[in-house]
Amino acid sequence: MTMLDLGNINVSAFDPMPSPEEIDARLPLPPGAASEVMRGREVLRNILDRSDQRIFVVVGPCSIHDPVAGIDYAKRLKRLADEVSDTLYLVMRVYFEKPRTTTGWKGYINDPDMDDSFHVDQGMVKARQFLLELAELGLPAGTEALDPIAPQYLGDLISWTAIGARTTESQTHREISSGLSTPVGFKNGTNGDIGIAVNAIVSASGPHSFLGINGQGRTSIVRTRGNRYGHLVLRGGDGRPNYDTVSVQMAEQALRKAGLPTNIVVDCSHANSYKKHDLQPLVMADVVNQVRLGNRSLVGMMIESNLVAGNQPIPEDLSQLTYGCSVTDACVDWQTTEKMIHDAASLLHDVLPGRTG
Ligand SMILES: O=C[C@H](O)[C@H](O)COP(=O)(O)O
Ligand SMILES: C=C(OP(=O)(O)O)C(=O)O
Repeated sequence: MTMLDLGNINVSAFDPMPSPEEIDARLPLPPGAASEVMRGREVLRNILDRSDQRIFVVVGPCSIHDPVAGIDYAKRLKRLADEVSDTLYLVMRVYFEKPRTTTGWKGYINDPDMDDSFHVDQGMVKARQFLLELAELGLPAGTEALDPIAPQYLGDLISWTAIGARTTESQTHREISSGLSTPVGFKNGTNGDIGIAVNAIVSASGPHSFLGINGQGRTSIVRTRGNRYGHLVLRGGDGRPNYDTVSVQMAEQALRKAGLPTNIVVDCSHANSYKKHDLQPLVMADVVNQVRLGNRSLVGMMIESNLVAGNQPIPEDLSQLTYGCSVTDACVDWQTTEKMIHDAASLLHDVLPGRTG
């Protein structure tokens, strides 16, 4: 038994992955699509800097499991985004990695066949293919960074990144955030603690050196510059919402005390809707009203949305899946999404000076 074997008693196999450069060589980012990704990042930075007075909305499925339905959704969202672009900037939620409270399907990269076969190599290729199609549509993508090396495979295709409630306190996720090329929204903890997210924004704003991989897939010391576009995402916690006026004001105070810009996004789902998808419109309406009453810290929102409302378990026979319905958190359907976005845009149109960047 070698020294390494002694360190891998509970590892059953090491299956090689293609390197980021190998997958990129098969699925390169075309110049036009690259411009769309960079434009998305620039708009979001301008919104966070307030040189663009719009509000951004990260909207889309809790998770992507069916690329056909995902692109179907994306084409509808692109049309909707163009309709409201003077007031709202829409970013599609494209979540390929799912953090679980205990166990469950961990997303399209981890198990693209949804049968515990865990063909991560195929999942990464399929995820990149999906994001390339989205970029070609001219729709910015927002995703959660969960696996610390996944950004080396997909990072050139992402315009907004979330660090989830379960990983905001993780030093590893603060380190990778300090090197990401996008603005990063840090969710408050599942217990409602916003302090860990404020700490994460501070931590990620500075440079870090840590173990990671480079484009060739070689273990490397990753040295980052720091990311000044970290911001807070209120998603509720400890079984209760935190999007109310008082909670938002407390979040503003916490950010100011840390010397940070008061940039706050409200996730209309998760604990803010008690994980009941049909409560999301009420959350959004309340946030829109706070903006109408003069709050300028609320710069964004998130909606868990799909073609069909609710969610479904993953069946043994995948042909039994309902098209366009989430296999993770329950989502509002497309018709509800359209109404939420149009209502918000019309209520905010006279309040926000609109696109200026
Ligand atoms: O958005 C997704 C879920 O909130 C998260 O993955 C946790 O889901 P779970 O509690 O069912 O594991
Ligand atoms: C997992 C998610 O949220 P949270 O980290 O807030 O639970 C999500 O937005 O898909």
